[in-house]
Amino acid sequence: MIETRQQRFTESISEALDYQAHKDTPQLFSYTEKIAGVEEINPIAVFQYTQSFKGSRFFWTSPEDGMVLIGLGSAYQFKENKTNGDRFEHVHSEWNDLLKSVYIDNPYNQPGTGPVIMGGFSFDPEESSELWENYPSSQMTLPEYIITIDDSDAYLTCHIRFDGQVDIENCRASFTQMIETMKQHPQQGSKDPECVNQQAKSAEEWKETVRSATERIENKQMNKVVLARELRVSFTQTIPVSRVLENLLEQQKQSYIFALESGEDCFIGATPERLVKVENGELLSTCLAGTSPRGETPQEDEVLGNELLYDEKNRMEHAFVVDMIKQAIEACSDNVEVPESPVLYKLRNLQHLYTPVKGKLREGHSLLEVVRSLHPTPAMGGVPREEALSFIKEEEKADRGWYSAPIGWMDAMDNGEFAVAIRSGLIQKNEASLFAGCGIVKDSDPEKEFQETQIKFSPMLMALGGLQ
Ligand SMILES: C=C(O[C@@H]1C=C(C(=O)O)C=C[C@H]1O)C(=O)O
Ligand SMILES: [Mg+2]
Repeated sequence: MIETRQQRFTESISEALDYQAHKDTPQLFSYTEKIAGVEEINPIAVFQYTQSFKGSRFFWTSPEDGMVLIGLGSAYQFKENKTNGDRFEHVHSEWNDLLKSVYIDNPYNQPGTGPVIMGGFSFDPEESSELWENYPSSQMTLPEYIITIDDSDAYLTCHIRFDGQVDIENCRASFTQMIETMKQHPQQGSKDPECVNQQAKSAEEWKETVRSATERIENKQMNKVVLARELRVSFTQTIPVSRVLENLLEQQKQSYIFALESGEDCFIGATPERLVKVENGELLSTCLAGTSPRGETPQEDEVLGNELLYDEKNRMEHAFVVDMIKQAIEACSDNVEVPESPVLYKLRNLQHLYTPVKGKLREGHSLLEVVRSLHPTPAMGGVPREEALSFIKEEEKADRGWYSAPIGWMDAMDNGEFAVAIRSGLIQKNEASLFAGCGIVKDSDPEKEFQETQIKFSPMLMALGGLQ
């Protein structure tokens, strides 16, 4: 088994080198292998034992199919700041160009294996701030190593650039070493650091902004706008990212758990909100808006859930999202299916109104094109989009950065998934900047909306150990 594995790698990279010798494009080798013993692989341990890649790691799990994707290092990166054009289209066309020069050895037809780019985008490409200086308006990375785990199998993909001297033996040894690393046991015992301070901008000021939003809505200048606020939390020591990830995985089973390191920083979260997923041409998007707390008892929880389901204000917040997403998906898909009414989506700390949108992506349309047309949906921006976005720009006073923006991955077989990065925070040494927002409509009550943002901070606060 070991013999054949080593042989396959060596033969494949030798063939790729021969092939590339006749071309003059950027030269990349992409090699995938199925790894035996998926049950021995612990994603947190992988994170703990790959410190040498710290600063360029990507972690992703999806609640629905349990898929885990871990990207380590960077073999190639698409990165842009302050775009004067279409950042989604740029990534799409550069990715397709790059793929022409990649020698791919991937015998598996498994989404998320082979060449995969991972990363995300900022909420507003025209905004930049010191807080988010390590997170440009778009950043998608082709990692050196990719670990892909589904419920039955694990795969390891590596990417090697051919621009320097390539030592085949060395490459093969590193690949084998990475397989060993994947099977490490997690280290136990690291404690949550102690929270020493929580600081937010004045609650009154934020509620005042909500009031001016409802006034504009009453004056028919807009219908809905999403307003966010920031909570900065400080700890006694450097925040251990793998510990926070571990907590999120354990506590937020109905959410995507993601982390993206960039330089010294880590953007991390547990979002329930899918933007769009495409697998073998099948498209899935999600409308999520309208919120209520969970009850203390099953009875109370049911009462709160039913109130949410039939509450006019929340249904209105939700309907704006459904209308827009349905329209955007119909523009690029056939057989679009949208249920008549929402159902409840229950999370550990809160519950939402949820409507799935399904379709078949039409030939000639790409995942990133769908991301481009959806972002920001009225669950993050508002209606009409332009009015809401300029209100946010002028009045919100939170540095959104990558919060409430698309984060995810795409492979070379046109599969991929992007989530909306909410319930999230930016970790910088011993500080975390958390963000939470909510949809303001005609009947919004500033105090209730403020309380709603409070509960939306709890998943991250809990995982950081800052919620007693
Ligand atoms: C903006 C956030 O959440 C969004 C707003 C919601 C609402 O106002 O009801 C619900 C889900 C999300 O679409 C957030 O969590 O920060
Ligand atoms: Mg709401």
